[in-house]
Amino acid sequence: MPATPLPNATILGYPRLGRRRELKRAIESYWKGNTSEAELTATARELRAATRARLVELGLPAQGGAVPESFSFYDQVLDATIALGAIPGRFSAVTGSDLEITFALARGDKDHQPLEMTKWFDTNYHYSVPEIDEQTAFAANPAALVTQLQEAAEQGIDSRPVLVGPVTYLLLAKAADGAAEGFSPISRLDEVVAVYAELLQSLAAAGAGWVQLDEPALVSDSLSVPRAEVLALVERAYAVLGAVEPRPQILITAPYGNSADALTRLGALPVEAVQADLVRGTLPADALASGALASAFDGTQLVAGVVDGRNIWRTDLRAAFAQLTALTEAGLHVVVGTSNSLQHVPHDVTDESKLDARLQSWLAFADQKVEQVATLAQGLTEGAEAIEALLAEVDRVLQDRAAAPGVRVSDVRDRAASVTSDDRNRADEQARRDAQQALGIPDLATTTIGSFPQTGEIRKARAAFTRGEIDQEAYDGFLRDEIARVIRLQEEIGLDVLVHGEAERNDMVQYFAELLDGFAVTEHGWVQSYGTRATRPSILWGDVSRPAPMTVAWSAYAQSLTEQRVKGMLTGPVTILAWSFVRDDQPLGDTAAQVALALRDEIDDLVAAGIGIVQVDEPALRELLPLDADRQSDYLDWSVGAFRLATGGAAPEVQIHTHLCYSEFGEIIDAVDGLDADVTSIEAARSRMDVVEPLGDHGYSRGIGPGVYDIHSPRVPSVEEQTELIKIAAERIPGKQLWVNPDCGLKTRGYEETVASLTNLVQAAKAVRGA
Ligand code: MET
Ligand SMILES: [Zn+2]
Repeated sequence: MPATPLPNATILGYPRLGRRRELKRAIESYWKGNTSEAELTATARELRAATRARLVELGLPAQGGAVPESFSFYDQVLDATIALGAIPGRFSAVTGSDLEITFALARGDKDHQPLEMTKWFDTNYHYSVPEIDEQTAFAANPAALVTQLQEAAEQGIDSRPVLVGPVTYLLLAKAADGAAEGFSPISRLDEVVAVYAELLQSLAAAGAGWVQLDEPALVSDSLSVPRAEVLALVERAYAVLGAVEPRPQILITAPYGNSADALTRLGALPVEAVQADLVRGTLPADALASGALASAFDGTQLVAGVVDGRNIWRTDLRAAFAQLTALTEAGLHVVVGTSNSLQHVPHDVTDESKLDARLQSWLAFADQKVEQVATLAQGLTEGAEAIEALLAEVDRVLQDRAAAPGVRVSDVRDRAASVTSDDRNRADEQARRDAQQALGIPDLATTTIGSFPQTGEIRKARAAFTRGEIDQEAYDGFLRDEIARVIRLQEEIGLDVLVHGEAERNDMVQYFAELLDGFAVTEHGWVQSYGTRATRPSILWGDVSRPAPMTVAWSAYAQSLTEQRVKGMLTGPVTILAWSFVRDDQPLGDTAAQVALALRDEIDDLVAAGIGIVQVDEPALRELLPLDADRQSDYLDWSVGAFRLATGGAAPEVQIHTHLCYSEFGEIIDAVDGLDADVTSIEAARSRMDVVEPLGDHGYSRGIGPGVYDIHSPRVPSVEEQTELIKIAAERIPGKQLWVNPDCGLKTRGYEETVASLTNLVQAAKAVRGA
């Protein structure tokens, strides 16, 4: 055991925006200039104090480092950039407080593009990508870490500062634009480790007993270096950090996946605790049985991440307790923990007043998960009898859930069971191409991705409807007018394939979740997506079916207004799952097939209503790809299979589109091909059509629409600029296959720039057609 062991209950992190998103409001008010930096930092301090107090109230010991510092003004990777002084050279003119620099990096300003944002491992959280080159100057800046520690001490809490670890930090960084060809940020590991060493010394001087360094790179096969090499880098870094004097005791975490193959070596590092995700991951069975694991962990605590930090279900406490007991009996010094930071789940299920009470009893949000950790720890300390009543209660809850109406619906299951491979196969490509001639679509056809700007007016009408201030009829009338306006506008602009604009959708997943059986939505279940942005994932709790058509009335109405083709618009099964909380009692592939069948019926109904083109969006296809290479092919099988099941009933003359923004394309190009969509639109403008090369090499034979208009900013791309991009694409892709469209939907844009940009887009397509 370490000299001053970690108490036997901890979590890796906690939601950061506040129970009612107080931090979001405070930051956005500061951005607008309505409050001062002093006011914002005061609000942040209060929120941190409230969080620590809450964690202690929920059962984490106040002393000994069990309470993690779970705060960030924007993003934890960006916090590490600030703590390392690793400000990219292109921001060198930016001065001010750490807070001002943080926001300048995160959001950019008139002279600076912001840091790029990308997905944090396989979650729906986005981090700000560090930019490193040969010149990046590192200098320890422990200010924020020390401040938080001192605040905690004033509150009587001995907390544990948290920082992204050096190996993960550099592996998530990208080479800055000016770096030499072939430069890789990880080549600067030794220098960065030296700065971490200084940070550790400062923390020790400020009285820190423990520090947590997050190294999720340990579980990923999707990084620039192979996983075995990541482990070697971790060993190199922590050999140095372990030798720093004085320093706090170190907890290394390996969340989001399986660290089994690394664990014996991690246990042997000169650190005092190592966390393993035991929800996604396992323990090395042989090393456990032989005692090799226990001897590697002789002086090291194992934080056993048995409580799932990714889902919202009550943990099977009896099973978790049995696992923990087995570990203790195998000679390990066990601390009960979560699989990962609770930043990915909402605060508190008891805040939900409108959820069905029975469903609510099955759920655990962050606060409930902390309580579960505390309960399990109590059992380890006091013996099983001490927690038997709680274990029995969970047994009852789980039995209730398994048998509750709606969880297993025989009609839904029978239908899914009778699916055959024919249901996933459409007519062959050539037959479809021939049949789709009747659609009369020109070469270089222009279209959009689906949504038009969600104006303040639309949001106001929706809010008024939700509050009961306007009735269904008035709301539907409003939406119909909106559709009519959007159709006219597209006709004026001269687009070839039109959309209805998605004004009726609060969100591309929640809209469907509200209309499908098997889902519930929450009131306060917000989860941070990036910075101050949060989403409210729906809860998929039961077998999924479609009680009634969901989009047909809107699409059919739009089609009735125009001679042009209107594209129906659906969210695909994988994306619906990726952006919801999913059930944990059956394989995800089974759940995906149920969603797919519901969408399949929707496509049938759309086609029957006269819609000849249907787009099924799968922007999350890449995001759910498991970090662990061993699990990737199974994932691609069921995810591609679900898309094909959704679309496989479409007759040859029906044109199926899909859309895949954010996809790092190369990696999943075979899967995209496997979707067998007639047309695929993808994000490409920012990368200046990087994707067309792999597509050309791949010999991709169906329609493809690489985006020519970057919709992430209000900037209006000129005719010349878009012409240029279309030409680049046209060099590799025949005009017959090429579509012209923006990168993604337009819902976050304003009308003025949208109209100007789309007008230019149509001009650009004409210019290239004429050339
Ligand atoms: C994140 S992908 C968005 C696709 C959707 N059809 C839209 O246009 O908004
Ligand atoms: Zn998109």
